[in-house]
Amino acid sequence: MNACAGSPLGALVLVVGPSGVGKDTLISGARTALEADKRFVFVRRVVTRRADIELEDHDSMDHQQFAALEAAGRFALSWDAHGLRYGLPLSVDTDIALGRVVVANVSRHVIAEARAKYPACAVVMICAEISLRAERLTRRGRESRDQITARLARESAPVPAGIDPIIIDNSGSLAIGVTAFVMALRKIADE
Ligand SMILES: Nc1ncnc2c1ncn2[C@@H]1O[C@H](COP(=O)(O)OP(=O)(O)O)[C@@H](O)[C@H]1O
Ligand SMILES: O=P(O)(O)OC[C@H]1O[C@H](OP(=O)(O)OP(=O)(O)O)[C@H](O)[C@@H]1O
Repeated sequence: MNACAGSPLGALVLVVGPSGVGKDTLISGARTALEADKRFVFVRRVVTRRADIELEDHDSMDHQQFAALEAAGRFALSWDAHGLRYGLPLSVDTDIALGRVVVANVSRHVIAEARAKYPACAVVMICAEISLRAERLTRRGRESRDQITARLARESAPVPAGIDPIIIDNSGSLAIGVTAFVMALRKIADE
């Protein structure tokens, strides 16, 4: 992000990867590590997941409320997955216009749309072996066994041509994963 006087250039960082790979955990670790660096904004998703089983940092609402906000154009991006609806608030646009680097956990299936809408868009792809993801989803305990099986089997989406994702291997310790992720975010912000 080259922000020169009078023309700040923000960016949107799409954090993607299969379920259980550690996206939310790395984002949370990076938010803490980068708290003092005001270039970064970590956006809260809106998800139609019930609030009483919420274990992560997102806002909850029901399908009807979500549909109403979507129809009113109140999401920067929205998508479906796992029988749920997900959205990023319009504050994304404001923050990018203010020259900030906005970091968001999104679906692999929304990359092309995000890139078309936000040309200053970077993709950080988190990866880890399926056996590790299975262990982690089981330990997370948010989904039933059948839901975990469906998440492990969920198809990826091809990365659109012209996008060169930064790959972060989160197979090791959380400390190593967070360090690699923070380095990637700093590199994006410095570019
Ligand atoms: N590097 C890691 N080592 C051990 N456990 C991890 C690591 N990264 C994430 N986890 C754990 O794995 C589970 C899934 O992580 P989460 O961030 O919810 O993944 P995602 O958002 O990609 O589905 C959580 O319980 C989290 O604490
Ligand atoms: O299309 P995909 O790339 O498979 O991703 C589908 C959605 O699922 C994930 O959210 P969620 O928090 O529900 O799931 P997760 O934490 O298990 O990844 C991810 O952040 C996307 O919003």
